[in-house]
Amino acid sequence: MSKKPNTDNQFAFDLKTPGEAGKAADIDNAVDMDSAVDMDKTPSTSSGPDISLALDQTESVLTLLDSWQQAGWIRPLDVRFARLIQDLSEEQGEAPQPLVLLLAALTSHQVGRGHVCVDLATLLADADNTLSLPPEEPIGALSTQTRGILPGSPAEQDITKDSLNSPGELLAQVSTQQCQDALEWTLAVSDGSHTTPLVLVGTRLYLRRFWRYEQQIAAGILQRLAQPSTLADPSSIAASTLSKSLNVLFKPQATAGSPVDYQKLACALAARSRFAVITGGPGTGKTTTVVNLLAALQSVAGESAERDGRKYRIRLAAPTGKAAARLNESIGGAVSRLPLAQLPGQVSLADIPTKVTTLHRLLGSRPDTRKFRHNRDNPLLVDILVIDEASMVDLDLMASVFDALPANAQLILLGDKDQLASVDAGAVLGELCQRAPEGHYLPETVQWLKAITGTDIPENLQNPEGQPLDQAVAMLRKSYRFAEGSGIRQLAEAVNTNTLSDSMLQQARSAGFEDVVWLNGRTSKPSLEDTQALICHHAVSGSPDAFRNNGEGRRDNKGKPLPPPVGYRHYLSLMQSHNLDANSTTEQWNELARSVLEAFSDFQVLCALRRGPWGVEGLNELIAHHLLKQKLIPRAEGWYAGRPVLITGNDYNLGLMNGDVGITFNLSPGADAHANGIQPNPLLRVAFPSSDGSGDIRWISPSRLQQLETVYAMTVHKSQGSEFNHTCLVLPDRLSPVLTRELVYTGITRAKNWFSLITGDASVFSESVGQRVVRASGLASEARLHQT
Ligand SMILES: Nc1ncnc2c1ncn2[C@@H]1O[C@H](COP(=O)(O)OP(=O)(O)OP(=O)(O)O)[C@@H](O)[C@H]1O
Repeated sequence: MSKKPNTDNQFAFDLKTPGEAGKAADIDNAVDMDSAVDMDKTPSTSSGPDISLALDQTESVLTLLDSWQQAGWIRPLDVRFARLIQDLSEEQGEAPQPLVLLLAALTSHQVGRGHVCVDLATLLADADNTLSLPPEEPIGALSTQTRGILPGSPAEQDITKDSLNSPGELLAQVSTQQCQDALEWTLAVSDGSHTTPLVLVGTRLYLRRFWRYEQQIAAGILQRLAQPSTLADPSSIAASTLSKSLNVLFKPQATAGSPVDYQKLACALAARSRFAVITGGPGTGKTTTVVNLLAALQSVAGESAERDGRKYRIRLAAPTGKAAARLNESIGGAVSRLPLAQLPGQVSLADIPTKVTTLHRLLGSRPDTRKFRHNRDNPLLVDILVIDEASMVDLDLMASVFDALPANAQLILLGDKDQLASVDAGAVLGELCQRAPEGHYLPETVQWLKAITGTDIPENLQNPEGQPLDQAVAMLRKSYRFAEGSGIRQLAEAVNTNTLSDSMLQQARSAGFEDVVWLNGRTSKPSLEDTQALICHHAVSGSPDAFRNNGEGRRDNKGKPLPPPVGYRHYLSLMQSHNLDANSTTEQWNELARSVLEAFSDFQVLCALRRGPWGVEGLNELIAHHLLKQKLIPRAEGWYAGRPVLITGNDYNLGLMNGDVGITFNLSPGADAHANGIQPNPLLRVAFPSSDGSGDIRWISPSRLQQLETVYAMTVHKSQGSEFNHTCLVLPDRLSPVLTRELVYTGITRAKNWFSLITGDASVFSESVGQRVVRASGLASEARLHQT
């Protein structure tokens, strides 16, 4: 990219001296740093600029950005980033370009919304929609007073007026070329080869840090895809061991309708490559497949002459404590069922790990810094790393994984590509799996798979122009958890493919499915009062009577009888019925806590929003007050026995991770404490299950817990990585950008056996499915740069 020629310092941002290196770090961290810019420079006025002049004058743009910030449209951070660029440009003797400052603030705004970059063409085509401005809910939902603006002041009148110009109006006359020209002629922007705060690649504009993450990930993937494997030659000893192992691990499929065993194919593909992704919906056997894969790889290692029989060092990780605990639970059983004795290479149980750790713990997180203990200078001691629930891993964390992995270590990502993307910026798994449904397997991959697995790859999955990444991505296509007729499965599939039919909705409304019920689906516009009463009733009982046959007579996929659906009365009754007291042993309390925590996970209300009557805050309050009325809890506010809590931030001192769920117990209950609600001196402790699958319980005093919320209701975002026997999804009475297909799909697929739906307006369900989460990013194109 050409840079402005007539400047004193052509490489002004190519910072090389120690002092400047500090500034480079500032630039990298610009979106995080409150102190990066002198706050005194923020003008005190918010009077709107003349829109026609705004893009001609720096001050006009900055004033406009200030008024957007004061209206809660964008974050203070976004404005400070634009001002940082202004300062840096001026320091280099360059007049800051108004359009560049605007684009800088908008790029920062988009990162705050989960995007990795801004695509200029998409932005200019429909700026307000792309940026979601004006927002549904102003940032932080702060009152003008909280934002330091006096009621009635000119500033307040300014920001509350409807006429605040939107980015769409401002950018209406601007072309992509004009944006690119302005950006290319500014020292604050480069193609990444200089240390500039913004990076422009084609039409994608990045904050430098995120561009760097994307580069790191793409390079880590491409480097691994390019590494030769001894398995690539079907006549090698390694390949023949792999083939033998897979034939032991995967028996020929009995089902005539599905001659392709996608689990076996996934194992073969993932074994061959130093980077692989296995994606699949709920119950498609991701865990089962990865356990078989690890056994097959250890088998290959055991027979390998070069490795001298040494087995691989394998680590298993998940992004949250909850997801790690869930994999811990399922993996132990799958490993114990492995036919190890029949495998070549003398594989023993000790060779297959069953302990799953969180990614933060694995990488060695440290307080007050996002830098991990393990990095390229101190890499992980690992040959194979498996990350489950990879859809929850954001770009920043994934870049840290690649940074900490030795160059020849194998990385295997597992997850459901259709789930909601990570809360923070990026949609790494979704992007890498964009082409997974169509396979795109090259002729050599097809031949190799035939040689190793004996399987003929369906023609619709072949593509002579497939790309290297395609050859390392496998999709599991058959659900083993849900029977063909399962409503949860059918509904999830229809949501995912946007093919919800009237007859399916009708079935959901009328208990036509045995496992799904839309509780108020017959009422198109129920009153808020009626819906709240329904939510309360359902939260207590689980409404088994609303399901077909009162939820009785069902069996799981192994033929075990399934108990009917329950609500929160289930775990609260268990809490009330015990007779433990201050003299009981720790083990007795632990046992009670284990069973109560398990009972709690039998039901969960999920919702889309945070605020308002349909949000997590309103629903928690509503449900708590109803449980109090029913005498199931002694109070509805503060700390009390029975209060379930969700940890909302990592606390390394306590060993608690974002997403951990605990339940409050009174360790010195009075005889009839619950019944009359009077607790003279309750000894309250919150019980958390340990995330290592050991079944241990950690008892923590409420006063030590910092970031938490009550969790009768949980957002769908927070529920990722968890599963509940019975899940109730509550959707609000009107559509908002938060309500998307991915959100509804993720909500439905949190249900293991029972799913119930409550809507504030019947049309919102289908309308939500029509909306998609699209995150701007360049990873998919970066990761496919080179053909093998
Ligand atoms: N090939 C198979 N044949 C029969 N049953 C299977 C097969 N693969 C998996 N299962 C069973 O299906 C269920 C789900 O499998 P598994 O837990 O491996 O799926 P998953 O995709 O990891 O699930 P989740 O969506 O919970 O992450 C388990 O009970 C497992 O034993």
